[in-house]
Amino acid sequence: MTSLRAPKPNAHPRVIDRFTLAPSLHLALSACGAQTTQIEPTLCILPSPEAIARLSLIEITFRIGIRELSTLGGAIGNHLTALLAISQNRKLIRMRILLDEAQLTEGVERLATEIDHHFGDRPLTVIAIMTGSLVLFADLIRRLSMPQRVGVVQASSYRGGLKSGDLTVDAKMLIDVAGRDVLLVDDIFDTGKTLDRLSGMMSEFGAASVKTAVLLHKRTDHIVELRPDFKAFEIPDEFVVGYGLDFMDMYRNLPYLAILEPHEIEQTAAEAKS
Ligand SMILES: O=P(O)(O)OC[C@H]1O[C@H](OP(=O)(O)OP(=O)(O)O)[C@H](O)[C@@H]1O
Ligand code: HPA
Repeated sequence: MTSLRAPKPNAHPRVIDRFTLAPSLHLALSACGAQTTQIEPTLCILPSPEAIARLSLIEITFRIGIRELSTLGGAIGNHLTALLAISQNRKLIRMRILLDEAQLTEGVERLATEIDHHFGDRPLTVIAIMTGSLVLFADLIRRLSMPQRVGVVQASSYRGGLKSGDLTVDAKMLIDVAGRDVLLVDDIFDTGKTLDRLSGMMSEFGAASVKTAVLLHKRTDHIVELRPDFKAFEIPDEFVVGYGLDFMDMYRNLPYLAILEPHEIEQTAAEAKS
Protein backbone atom coordinates (compact mmCIF):
# COMPACT_ATOMS: atom_id res chain seq x y z
CA MET A 1 0.00 0.00 0.00
CA THR A 2 1.41 3.36 -0.89
CA SER A 3 0.07 6.70 0.22
CA LEU A 4 1.01 10.30 -0.06
CA ARG A 5 1.23 13.01 2.53
CA ALA A 6 2.47 16.53 2.13
CA PRO A 7 5.15 17.38 4.67
CA LYS A 8 3.45 20.54 5.95
CA PRO A 9 0.18 21.99 4.70
CA ASN A 10 0.17 25.78 4.74
CA ALA A 11 -2.28 28.63 4.26
CA HIS A 12 -2.83 27.97 0.54
CA PRO A 13 -3.43 24.29 0.32
CA ARG A 14 -4.16 22.68 -2.96
CA VAL A 15 -5.78 19.29 -2.96
CA ILE A 16 -4.79 16.76 -5.54
CA ASP A 17 -6.45 13.39 -5.55
CA ARG A 18 -4.49 11.29 -7.99
CA PHE A 19 -0.85 10.85 -8.93
CA THR A 20 0.86 8.75 -11.52
CA LEU A 21 4.33 7.38 -10.98
CA ALA A 22 7.12 8.57 -13.21
CA PRO A 23 9.01 5.58 -14.68
CA SER A 24 12.13 6.46 -12.67
CA LEU A 25 10.21 6.37 -9.39
CA HIS A 26 8.46 3.20 -10.45
CA LEU A 27 11.83 1.58 -11.06
CA ALA A 28 13.30 2.87 -7.80
CA LEU A 29 10.42 1.54 -5.74
CA SER A 30 10.55 -1.82 -7.51
CA ALA A 31 14.28 -2.02 -6.88
CA CYS A 32 13.57 -1.58 -3.15
CA GLY A 33 11.20 -4.55 -3.36
CA ALA A 34 8.08 -2.48 -2.65
CA GLN A 35 5.04 -4.71 -2.89
CA THR A 36 3.11 -2.26 -4.93
CA THR A 37 4.25 0.82 -6.73
CA GLN A 38 0.72 1.96 -7.36
CA ILE A 39 0.11 5.15 -5.47
CA GLU A 40 -3.34 5.22 -4.00
CA PRO A 41 -5.65 8.07 -4.88
CA THR A 42 -5.05 9.69 -1.53
CA LEU A 43 -5.73 13.29 -0.65
CA CYS A 44 -2.54 15.27 -0.80
CA ILE A 45 -2.17 18.87 0.22
CA LEU A 46 0.72 20.60 -1.47
CA PRO A 47 2.38 23.66 0.03
CA SER A 48 0.93 26.29 -2.28
CA PRO A 49 -0.58 26.69 -5.76
CA GLU A 50 2.59 28.46 -6.89
CA ALA A 51 4.72 25.55 -5.76
CA ILE A 52 2.78 23.23 -8.06
CA ALA A 53 4.26 25.02 -11.05
CA ARG A 54 7.71 24.30 -9.68
CA LEU A 55 8.89 21.02 -8.22
CA SER A 56 7.17 20.26 -4.91
CA LEU A 57 8.42 17.77 -2.42
CA ILE A 58 5.93 15.21 -1.21
CA GLU A 59 6.31 12.63 1.47
CA ILE A 60 5.64 9.21 0.04
CA THR A 61 4.90 6.31 2.32
CA PHE A 62 5.10 2.83 0.90
CA ARG A 63 5.17 -0.67 2.13
CA ILE A 64 7.68 -3.49 1.82
CA GLY A 65 6.49 -6.60 3.59
CA ILE A 66 5.54 -5.46 7.05
CA ARG A 67 7.83 -2.44 6.99
CA GLU A 68 6.66 1.05 6.25
CA LEU A 69 9.10 3.43 4.62
CA SER A 70 8.87 7.12 4.01
CA THR A 71 10.74 9.03 1.41
CA LEU A 72 10.53 12.30 -0.43
CA GLY A 73 9.40 12.40 -4.02
CA GLY A 74 9.20 15.31 -6.39
CA ALA A 75 5.82 16.25 -7.87
CA ILE A 76 5.29 18.25 -10.99
CA GLY A 77 1.57 18.74 -11.30
CA ASN A 78 0.08 15.30 -10.85
CA HIS A 79 3.25 13.55 -11.90
CA LEU A 80 5.54 12.11 -9.25
CA THR A 81 9.17 11.88 -10.14
CA ALA A 82 12.57 11.51 -8.41
CA LEU A 83 12.92 9.40 -5.33
CA LEU A 84 15.10 11.10 -2.72
CA ALA A 85 16.60 9.70 0.46
CA ILE A 86 14.55 7.38 2.61
CA SER A 87 13.75 9.33 5.74
CA GLN A 88 11.92 6.81 7.84
CA ASN A 89 11.85 3.06 8.04
CA ARG A 90 9.56 1.60 10.61
CA LYS A 91 7.57 -1.54 11.24
CA LEU A 92 4.02 -1.18 10.08
CA ILE A 93 1.82 -1.79 13.05
CA ARG A 94 -1.70 -1.99 11.82
CA MET A 95 -2.84 -5.26 13.29
CA ARG A 96 -6.27 -6.37 14.38
CA ILE A 97 -6.07 -5.83 18.14
CA LEU A 98 -7.98 -8.29 20.29
CA LEU A 99 -6.82 -7.03 23.70
CA ASP A 100 -5.13 -3.68 24.15
CA GLU A 101 -2.57 -2.80 26.82
CA ALA A 102 -5.15 -1.58 29.32
CA GLN A 103 -7.23 -4.75 28.95
CA LEU A 104 -4.16 -6.95 29.38
CA THR A 105 -3.13 -5.05 32.50
CA GLU A 106 -6.61 -5.43 33.94
CA GLY A 107 -6.58 -9.17 33.07
CA VAL A 108 -3.22 -9.76 34.79
CA GLU A 109 -4.46 -7.85 37.87
CA ARG A 110 -7.54 -10.06 37.97
CA LEU A 111 -5.47 -13.22 37.58
CA ALA A 112 -3.12 -12.14 40.40
CA THR A 113 -6.03 -11.33 42.72
CA GLU A 114 -7.59 -14.75 42.10
CA ILE A 115 -4.27 -16.55 42.70
CA ASP A 116 -3.56 -14.48 45.84
CA HIS A 117 -7.02 -15.27 47.11
CA HIS A 118 -6.52 -19.00 46.55
CA PHE A 119 -3.03 -19.36 48.07
CA GLY A 120 -3.07 -16.62 50.70
CA ASP A 121 0.36 -16.33 52.36
CA ARG A 122 1.45 -19.89 51.55
CA PRO A 123 4.88 -20.00 49.86
CA LEU A 124 4.59 -20.82 46.17
CA THR A 125 6.97 -22.16 43.55
CA VAL A 126 6.00 -20.32 40.38
CA ILE A 127 7.24 -21.80 37.11
CA ALA A 128 7.17 -19.99 33.76
CA ILE A 129 6.65 -22.11 30.66
CA MET A 130 9.04 -20.44 28.24
CA THR A 131 9.15 -18.76 25.86
CA GLY A 132 5.60 -17.54 25.39
CA SER A 133 4.85 -16.81 29.04
CA LEU A 134 7.80 -14.50 29.55
CA VAL A 135 5.95 -11.18 29.37
CA LEU A 136 2.95 -12.37 31.38
CA PHE A 137 5.23 -14.00 33.94
CA ALA A 138 7.22 -10.83 34.61
CA ASP A 139 3.99 -8.88 35.09
CA LEU A 140 2.24 -11.55 37.15
CA ILE A 141 4.87 -12.47 39.74
CA ARG A 142 5.29 -8.81 40.70
CA ARG A 143 1.61 -8.64 41.54
CA LEU A 144 1.48 -11.77 43.66
CA SER A 145 1.75 -11.24 47.43
CA MET A 146 2.98 -14.60 48.80
CA PRO A 147 6.66 -15.57 49.20
CA GLN A 148 7.76 -17.08 45.90
CA ARG A 149 10.47 -19.27 44.45
CA VAL A 150 10.65 -18.61 40.74
CA GLY A 151 11.80 -20.92 37.97
CA VAL A 152 11.49 -21.73 34.28
CA VAL A 153 10.98 -24.70 32.02
CA GLN A 154 10.95 -24.64 28.24
CA ALA A 155 8.31 -26.30 26.08
CA SER A 156 7.78 -25.97 22.37
CA SER A 157 5.39 -27.57 19.90
CA TYR A 158 4.39 -24.87 17.37
CA ARG A 159 7.87 -24.42 15.83
CA GLY A 160 7.35 -22.08 12.89
CA GLY A 161 3.74 -22.98 12.43
CA LEU A 162 0.12 -22.36 13.31
CA LYS A 163 -0.58 -25.90 14.46
CA SER A 164 0.70 -27.90 17.38
CA GLY A 165 3.27 -30.57 16.48
CA ASP A 166 5.61 -32.76 18.53
CA LEU A 167 6.06 -31.31 22.00
CA THR A 168 9.65 -31.00 23.20
CA VAL A 169 10.38 -30.10 26.82
CA ASP A 170 13.70 -28.86 28.17
CA ALA A 171 13.78 -28.98 31.98
CA LYS A 172 17.53 -28.38 32.39
CA MET A 173 16.95 -24.99 34.04
CA LEU A 174 14.04 -26.10 36.24
CA ILE A 175 14.49 -25.56 39.98
CA ASP A 176 13.71 -28.29 42.49
CA VAL A 177 9.96 -28.66 42.88
CA ALA A 178 9.88 -31.70 45.18
CA GLY A 179 7.54 -31.17 48.13
CA ARG A 180 6.51 -27.71 46.88
CA ASP A 181 3.21 -26.14 45.93
CA VAL A 182 3.75 -25.37 42.25
CA LEU A 183 1.97 -22.88 40.02
CA LEU A 184 2.66 -23.38 36.31
CA VAL A 185 2.19 -20.17 34.30
CA ASP A 186 1.62 -20.13 30.55
CA ASP A 187 0.42 -17.51 28.08
CA ILE A 188 -2.20 -19.62 26.32
CA PHE A 189 -4.18 -22.82 26.66
CA ASP A 190 -4.93 -23.99 23.13
CA THR A 191 -4.98 -27.75 22.55
CA GLY A 192 -3.94 -28.12 26.20
CA LYS A 193 -1.08 -30.47 25.35
CA THR A 194 1.67 -28.27 26.85
CA LEU A 195 0.09 -27.65 30.26
CA ASP A 196 -1.10 -31.23 30.49
CA ARG A 197 2.40 -32.61 29.87
CA LEU A 198 4.09 -30.16 32.23
CA SER A 199 1.58 -30.70 35.03
CA GLY A 200 2.33 -34.41 34.79
CA MET A 201 6.07 -33.72 34.88
CA MET A 202 5.77 -31.54 38.02
CA SER A 203 3.96 -34.40 39.78
CA GLU A 204 6.63 -36.85 38.60
CA PHE A 205 9.28 -34.51 40.04
CA GLY A 206 7.51 -34.77 43.41
CA ALA A 207 5.57 -31.49 43.63
CA ALA A 208 3.19 -31.47 46.65
CA SER A 209 0.49 -29.83 44.50
CA VAL A 210 0.27 -28.43 40.96
CA LYS A 211 -2.01 -25.61 39.80
CA THR A 212 -2.03 -23.90 36.43
CA ALA A 213 -2.62 -20.30 35.37
CA VAL A 214 -2.97 -18.88 31.86
CA LEU A 215 -3.68 -15.49 30.43
CA LEU A 216 -5.68 -16.83 27.48
CA HIS A 217 -8.02 -19.75 27.10
CA LYS A 218 -8.80 -20.43 23.45
CA ARG A 219 -12.29 -21.62 22.58
CA THR A 220 -11.26 -24.63 20.53
CA ASP A 221 -11.10 -28.40 20.73
CA HIS A 222 -8.87 -29.26 23.67
CA ILE A 223 -7.24 -32.66 23.32
CA VAL A 224 -6.74 -33.19 27.06
CA GLU A 225 -8.97 -33.40 30.11
CA LEU A 226 -7.00 -30.88 32.16
CA ARG A 227 -8.35 -27.31 32.30
CA PRO A 228 -6.42 -24.32 33.72
CA ASP A 229 -7.22 -23.48 37.36
CA PHE A 230 -6.88 -19.75 36.73
CA LYS A 231 -7.45 -17.86 33.49
CA ALA A 232 -7.86 -14.20 32.59
CA PHE A 233 -9.54 -14.25 29.16
CA GLU A 234 -11.51 -16.56 26.88
CA ILE A 235 -10.56 -15.83 23.27
CA PRO A 236 -11.93 -16.98 19.89
CA ASP A 237 -10.29 -19.74 17.88
CA GLU A 238 -7.87 -17.45 16.02
CA PHE A 239 -4.08 -17.41 15.89
CA VAL A 240 -2.96 -14.57 18.14
CA VAL A 241 0.37 -12.83 18.68
CA GLY A 242 1.84 -10.23 21.01
CA TYR A 243 2.42 -9.98 24.76
CA GLY A 244 4.80 -12.95 24.55
CA LEU A 245 2.98 -14.96 21.88
CA ASP A 246 4.76 -15.44 18.58
CA PHE A 247 4.55 -16.55 15.01
CA MET A 248 7.97 -17.77 13.84
CA ASP A 249 9.50 -16.09 16.93
CA MET A 250 8.23 -12.67 15.89
CA TYR A 251 5.69 -10.33 17.53
CA ARG A 252 6.42 -11.39 21.12
CA ASN A 253 7.36 -7.81 21.96
CA LEU A 254 4.03 -6.25 20.95
CA PRO A 255 2.43 -4.67 24.03
CA TYR A 256 -1.03 -5.79 22.89
CA LEU A 257 -2.61 -9.04 21.67
CA ALA A 258 -3.49 -9.13 17.98
CA ILE A 259 -5.08 -11.61 15.61
CA LEU A 260 -2.63 -12.57 12.89
CA GLU A 261 -4.36 -12.07 9.52
CA PRO A 262 -3.63 -14.44 6.60
CA HIS A 263 -1.64 -11.78 4.68
CA GLU A 264 0.50 -11.12 7.79
CA ILE A 265 1.16 -14.84 8.12
CA GLU A 266 2.35 -14.98 4.49
CA GLN A 267 4.48 -11.85 4.82
CA THR A 268 6.09 -12.98 8.06
CA ALA A 269 6.86 -16.42 6.64
CA ALA A 270 8.34 -14.83 3.50
CA GLU A 271 10.45 -12.40 5.55
CA ALA A 272 11.68 -15.19 7.81
CA LYS A 273 12.95 -17.12 4.78
CA SER A 274 14.73 -14.14 3.20
O1 LIG B 1 -2.21 -25.64 24.49
P1 LIG B 1 -1.17 -25.89 23.46
O2 LIG B 1 -1.77 -26.27 22.12
O3 LIG B 1 -0.11 -26.87 23.92
O4 LIG B 1 -0.46 -24.50 23.15
C1 LIG B 1 0.03 -23.66 24.14
C2 LIG B 1 1.51 -23.53 24.06
O5 LIG B 1 1.90 -23.13 22.76
C3 LIG B 1 2.81 -22.04 22.84
O6 LIG B 1 4.14 -22.46 22.96
P2 LIG B 1 5.01 -22.85 21.69
O7 LIG B 1 5.03 -24.32 21.47
O8 LIG B 1 4.60 -22.01 20.52
O9 LIG B 1 6.46 -22.41 22.15
P3 LIG B 1 6.92 -20.95 22.63
O10 LIG B 1 6.42 -20.79 24.05
O11 LIG B 1 8.39 -21.01 22.56
O12 LIG B 1 6.30 -19.94 21.71
C4 LIG B 1 2.37 -21.33 24.11
O13 LIG B 1 3.41 -20.52 24.61
C5 LIG B 1 1.99 -22.46 25.02
O14 LIG B 1 3.10 -22.93 25.77
O1 HPA C 1 -2.77 -18.60 18.92
C1 HPA C 1 -1.58 -18.82 19.24
N1 HPA C 1 -0.61 -17.90 18.97
C2 HPA C 1 0.69 -18.10 19.30
N2 HPA C 1 1.13 -19.21 19.87
C3 HPA C 1 0.22 -20.17 20.17
N3 HPA C 1 0.39 -21.36 20.75
C4 HPA C 1 -0.80 -21.95 20.82
N4 HPA C 1 -1.76 -21.16 20.28
C5 HPA C 1 -1.13 -20.02 19.87
